[in-house]
Amino acid sequence: MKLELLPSELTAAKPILKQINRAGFQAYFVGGCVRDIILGKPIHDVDIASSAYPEEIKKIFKKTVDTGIQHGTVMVLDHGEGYEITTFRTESTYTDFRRPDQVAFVRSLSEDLKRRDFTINAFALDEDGQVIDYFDGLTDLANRQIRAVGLAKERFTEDALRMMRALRFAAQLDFQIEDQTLAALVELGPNLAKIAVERIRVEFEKMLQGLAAGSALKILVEAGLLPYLPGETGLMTEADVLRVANQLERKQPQSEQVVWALYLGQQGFDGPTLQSQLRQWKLSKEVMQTVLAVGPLLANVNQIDRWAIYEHNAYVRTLLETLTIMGVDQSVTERIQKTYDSLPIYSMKDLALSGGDLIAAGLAQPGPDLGVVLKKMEQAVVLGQVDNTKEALTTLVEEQTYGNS
Ligand SMILES: Nc1ccn([C@@H]2O[C@H](COP(=O)(O)OP(=O)(O)OP(=O)(O)O)[C@@H](O)[C@H]2O)c(=O)n1
Ligand SMILES: [Mg+2]
Repeated sequence: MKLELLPSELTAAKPILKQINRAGFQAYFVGGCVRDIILGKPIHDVDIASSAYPEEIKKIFKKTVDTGIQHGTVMVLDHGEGYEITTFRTESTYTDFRRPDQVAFVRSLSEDLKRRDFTINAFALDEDGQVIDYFDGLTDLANRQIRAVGLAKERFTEDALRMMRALRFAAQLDFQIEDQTLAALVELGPNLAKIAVERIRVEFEKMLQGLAAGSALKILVEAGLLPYLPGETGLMTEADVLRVANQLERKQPQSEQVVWALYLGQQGFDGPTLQSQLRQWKLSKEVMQTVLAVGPLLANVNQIDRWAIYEHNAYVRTLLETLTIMGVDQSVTERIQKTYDSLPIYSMKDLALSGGDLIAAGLAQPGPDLGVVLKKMEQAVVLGQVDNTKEALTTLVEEQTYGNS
């Protein structure tokens, strides 16, 4: 297969391949970018593989940075762009089913490609746009399937994360997982327990944001992988996860917050349990905060009144998107949106009468009382009992202070 039209990212990087070729070495585009071009999808990163060793690459180019020299990767700087060039390699020593702790550089492209995870990720593309496909990846693309390069058991033993990657690509591309690859995944699933949480999380999030997330999540459950994911074993039942799977199919959550609100937030865990689950997945502070705020509302939609919407207004987008994916009645989300839009203030800072104003007017003393007065004003304004104007608020506080109602 020859690609006539390359996306601009690759056209811009072509001179790099040419320069390496002219110096007497081979160089190819490899990995996900070739797969995505063939599929006509936008590409994320341009990876280049070469027969040249890192020291040789550094002699060919003026500006380079050692970004991962021990793995054979050098970054070449060209017209303000950085291109990672990795020497062809095989991975020699594997301990603990994680990534290898040693790599061996080789001069042969096929040696490099055959240690890659899936046939659709094992293409190479030369400077003329010729696709090199040693493992029938083009057939797998046409048949829409994820198939390991060579023996799936070997690929998954080299790096157990690849099992999550299989599910992630199946979800993103809406592909099936080929039988032998799936069988190996079922057999070696327990090795996932040895993989760093952060690496699993990245693949899991991409999977749940994929088009066919629901099908992939079902396969994950059927393959018996659930106990080997981060989080406390047994807290999330298969039924809980399958419910999420049904909600998610073809929905593609737009943010990580929504992913986690759906996956963990809606399960009705109490606060400390939810927090502990979020921690075990090593989520960012931002995601944790959002899910902790939104979770209790998802578990009880009737509880989402005007005050709750005000208090959680920073999370309303996540709340609405999550509820929509959960399939709650449209009248509920419409009501929340309307209420949110109609809020007279979005925080205490928006009150027309500030703490400073209250003190200056002699209506409150600095200290805890001031907080109480501000809270009363906030509630009255949010619930529409008083206008958010200096005059109306002054009257409200005076009435309450002097008790003349
Ligand atoms: N555990 C892994 C990770 C990566 N790879 C190889 O390294 C390439 C680049 O890896 P990565 O960027 O993680 O994946 P992509 O396939 O490029 O997917 P994405 O588009 O999400 O970056 C993959 O295509 C694959 O050939 C692999 O064999 N095994
Ligand atoms: Mg990539």
